[in-house]
Amino acid sequence: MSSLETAKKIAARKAVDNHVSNGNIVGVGSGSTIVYAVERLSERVKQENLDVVCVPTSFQARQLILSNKLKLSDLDTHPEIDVTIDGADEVDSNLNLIKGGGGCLLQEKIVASCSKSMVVIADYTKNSQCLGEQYKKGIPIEVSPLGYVPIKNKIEKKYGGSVSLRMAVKKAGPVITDNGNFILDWVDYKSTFDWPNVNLDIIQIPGVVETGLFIGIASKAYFGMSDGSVKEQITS
Ligand SMILES: O=C[C@H](O)[C@H](O)[C@H](O)COP(=O)(O)O
Repeated sequence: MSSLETAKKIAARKAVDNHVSNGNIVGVGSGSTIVYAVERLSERVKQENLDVVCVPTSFQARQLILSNKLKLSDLDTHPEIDVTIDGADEVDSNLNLIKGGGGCLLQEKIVASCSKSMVVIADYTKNSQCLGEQYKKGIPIEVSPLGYVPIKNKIEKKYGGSVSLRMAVKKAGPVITDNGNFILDWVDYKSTFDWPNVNLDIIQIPGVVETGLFIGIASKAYFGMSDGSVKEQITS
C-alpha cells in the first residue's frame, strides 16, 4: 500500500474508533478515504455487536454500506444524524473545506448539515493554511444544466479566475451528478477571498444548487501523516 493510501486508512480508522458508538446514526461520506472508514465500521459492528444505522451521501456511499452489510437508512427515516464522517479535497486551518472532487457535494452537504458533528478524514496532502493552497483542481459548484453558461460568466466576471464544465472521462459529454446536475470547477481564484461571503454570494446565483465550499460545518479533522501518525485538528 502506498504512503498516501496508508495515510487515508489510519485517519479513517481513528475517526471511526473515536466518534462512533453503539446506537449511533452515522452519515457516510463519499470518495476514496471513506472506503477505509466503512471497512472499519463494518469490523467494529461485527466485533462489538454495535447497532449502527448508516445514511449515505451518494450512490457510491450507498453501495459501500450495502456491500459491507451495514444497516442502510435515509434522511426521511433518520433526519437527525449523530456524526458524519467524510473525506475532503482540502482542509484549511479553520476547518473550512473544499469538497466535491468526486461530484458528491450536494448530498454530502445536506447530510452534514443534519449531523451533530462532521468529522473529516484525509491524508496529509489535504492539510493547508488557506483554501486553494494545495488543491488545484478548483472549487466544484453543482448547477442546473440550463444555467451553466450564465453562471460561469457571472462568477468569472465578479471574482476572476476560470470556470469550466466538468467533462466525463469514459463518456462524451459532461459529468452528471447523482442529482442530475452539472458540475462547474472554478480555478485560479484568489486564495485570500473571504470564503464565507463568497460562498453565500455564489449560492444566490439562480441555477446554483450548491457549492463545494463547506464553511463552518466540520468540527474535527484527522490527517494521516507520512510518518504513520495521525494529526488531529479542531476548530479554534
Ligand atoms: O465528491 C467527492 C467528495 O467530496 C470526497 O469526499 C472528496 O472528493 C475527497 O475524496 P477522497 O477521499 O477520494 O480524497
